[in-house]
Amino acid sequence: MNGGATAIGGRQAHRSGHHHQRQFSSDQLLFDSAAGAAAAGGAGAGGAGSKWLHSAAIHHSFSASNLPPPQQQGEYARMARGVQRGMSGELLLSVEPSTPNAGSRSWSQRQSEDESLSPSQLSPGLLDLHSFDTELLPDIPVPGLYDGLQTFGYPRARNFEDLDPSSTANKQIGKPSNVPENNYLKNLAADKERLASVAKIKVVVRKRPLNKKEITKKEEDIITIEQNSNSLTVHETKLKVDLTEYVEKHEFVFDAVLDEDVSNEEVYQETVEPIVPAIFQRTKATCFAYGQTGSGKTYTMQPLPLKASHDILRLMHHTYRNLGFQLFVSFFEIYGGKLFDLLNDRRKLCMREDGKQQVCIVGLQEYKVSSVDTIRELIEKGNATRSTGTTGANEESSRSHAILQLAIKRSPDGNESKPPRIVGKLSFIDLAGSERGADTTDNDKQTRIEGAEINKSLLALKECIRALDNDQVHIPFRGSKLTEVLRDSFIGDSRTVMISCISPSSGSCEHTLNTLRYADRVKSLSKSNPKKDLPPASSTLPAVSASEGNNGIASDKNNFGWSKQFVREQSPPIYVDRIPSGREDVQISSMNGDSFKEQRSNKISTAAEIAEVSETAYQQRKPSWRKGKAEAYSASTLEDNKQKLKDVPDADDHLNDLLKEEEELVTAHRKQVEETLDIIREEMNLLVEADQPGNQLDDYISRLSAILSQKAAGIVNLQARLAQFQRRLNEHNVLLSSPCP
Ligand SMILES: Nc1ncnc2c1ncn2[C@@H]1O[C@H](COP(=O)(O)OP(=O)(O)OP(=O)(O)O)[C@@H](O)[C@H]1O
Repeated sequence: MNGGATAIGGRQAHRSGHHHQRQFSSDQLLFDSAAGAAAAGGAGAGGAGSKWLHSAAIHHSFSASNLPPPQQQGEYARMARGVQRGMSGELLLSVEPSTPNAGSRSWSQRQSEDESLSPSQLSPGLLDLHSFDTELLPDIPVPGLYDGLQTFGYPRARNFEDLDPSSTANKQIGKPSNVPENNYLKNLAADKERLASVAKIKVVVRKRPLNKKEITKKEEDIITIEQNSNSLTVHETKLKVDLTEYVEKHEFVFDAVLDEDVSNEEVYQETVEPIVPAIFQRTKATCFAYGQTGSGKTYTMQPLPLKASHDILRLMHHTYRNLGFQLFVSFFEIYGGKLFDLLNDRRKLCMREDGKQQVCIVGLQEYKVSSVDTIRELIEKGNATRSTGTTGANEESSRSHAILQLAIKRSPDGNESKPPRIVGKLSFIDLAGSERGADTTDNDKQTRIEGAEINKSLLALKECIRALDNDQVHIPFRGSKLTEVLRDSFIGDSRTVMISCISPSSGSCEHTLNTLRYADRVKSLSKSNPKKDLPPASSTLPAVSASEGNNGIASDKNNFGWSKQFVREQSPPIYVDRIPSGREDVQISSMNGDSFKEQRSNKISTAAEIAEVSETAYQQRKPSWRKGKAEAYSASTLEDNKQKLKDVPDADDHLNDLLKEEEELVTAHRKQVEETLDIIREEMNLLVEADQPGNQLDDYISRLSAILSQKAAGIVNLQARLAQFQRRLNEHNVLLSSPCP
């Protein structure tokens, strides 16, 4: 079954040679090329209503008979990963020979036949995702997905301890007879190093193609992505007061930017594949998609768990064969702040915290699985149960956050009679459409509640990611149900991949910019924000809007996007020069106070945007202590600045205080929003009552008066806090800028 491999090819090949295929993903191509296998496999794509599976076409017809001969396995594994991969999967999915071919058995048949679903192996009613201490595992070499040539070059260890390089007693057993010991240890070290090089946070953007509706409405594709670059440009059409059009360009830089012709397979390679081996090494990894409704989150997320399961099972059945690793799947959703088990008839779940502040999801079913087909069926089942609704943009819109978890467990000492303990976990989150949180026009109460929860989740998620990457002791899990549930994914050794999905159409420009700004925040919050992503030092500053001024360049920003390095300098203004003729592109021009005011009134609406304008301007103007270089911001100057910051006495302390105060402001703001929602609910009840015949006017007046006072008090409190924080920011500027020449 090599057709799939030919169809997909490497990313470059795919782009250049298969443009006619760009409307749909390689999974669908795989479907075509592997049609025979698909038909024979019969497990079927998801039916109507199943959002995660309809295009995920890993059709495995696997049995002992079609496993490759041992001498070819390394080669196949190499083909399975990275650039050369793209086979339809059946060849590579090496399951335990005892696993029967799923064939066309139905779900119920499978359930009774497949040992992986035997009821005795379901998790107990009370599943504590966290109380199972992560087993203290030795460092394990994970050659499988890094280097196909090495994949099977390692010995098949006879027991788990064989893989413990620190165990001298076992070294001889684990060491391949034909590999010198120092090579073996070198490989171990290299593997560990590779794991360490997988970024803690990776932000990837994926653009989907224009859909039929958008084409019919003659909407334009306003996103340009240069081939093989990690930046994209949004061309926003704007109107001047005299109603002439102009185009404003917004450029963003991310870890990876995926064009509309990039297949789901390539998305997997770019995002999840590198972190799969890490979950055998005690890592909790999370991959989530973010974006407006209809931007392709589900389309993107849907195939990832299957592809990951495929790789996990391959590692389990080859590299870690006989080591007692087990794979468990659970699938649940958070809807309106409540949890529902998608694999157990949407049974309501509750979250509890034990004495050790470990979060437990009471009643969540976990299934022990040993084949991708079984996982596919479980996901299909879960998707059919998921809450969806219709939005203007997407007929089958996700109204909930769906969380699918693949957990690797192992019984202590490999003794299966003991309850298995969690080793690592990979969580996939298909978030509800991001714009729902902001939808205040909807009169439907349920939708408003959904929106509030979604908004809260997205903010909380960003803050947790930030805290996580900064190794903060306090991680604000409690910000939302989503972050509480994911609590254990934010502690210890963790990896996060965020895929921002964007629509290319002009009609979605505002949502697209919001999505990209959120992604930019997440990226810029990252301590590991790679300076290698910087544009060459000599490049001119791209034409950007004020709000995107940094292009992800400054590496060390807080969650409002102001840079720790830059707060010391009073920032000069900047403006965007408008070119009055038709649809011409806007370029950043020289600075001018009046234009800055105009820019502010037209464009800048948030503290973050103001801060970023300042930052861009700062970069352009070359602050006095940053002498000599006229080029755009560079890695070396960043280091210089950091050094200078360190040289300032107590600067770190002040920064930390400031960051803490910012955190408190955000928390107070969130609380105020929640209280406001409660007040609005009360107000609506009051209005309903007011409409009832015979209502008491006195009562109405006194209650309305109390509500308004409460509202006003909330706003005044928050304003006071904000003013205090602004004062502190100013003080900080003075404090930091004074020692700099
Ligand atoms: N990269 C892509 N290539 C081809 N079609 C795509 C792509 N991304 C999305 N689509 C199509 O666009 C439509 C909407 O996608 P999808 O349901 O994944 O959006 P979503 O972001 O999950 O929306 P919601 O938040 O409302 O659930 C679907 O019909 C999907 O098949």
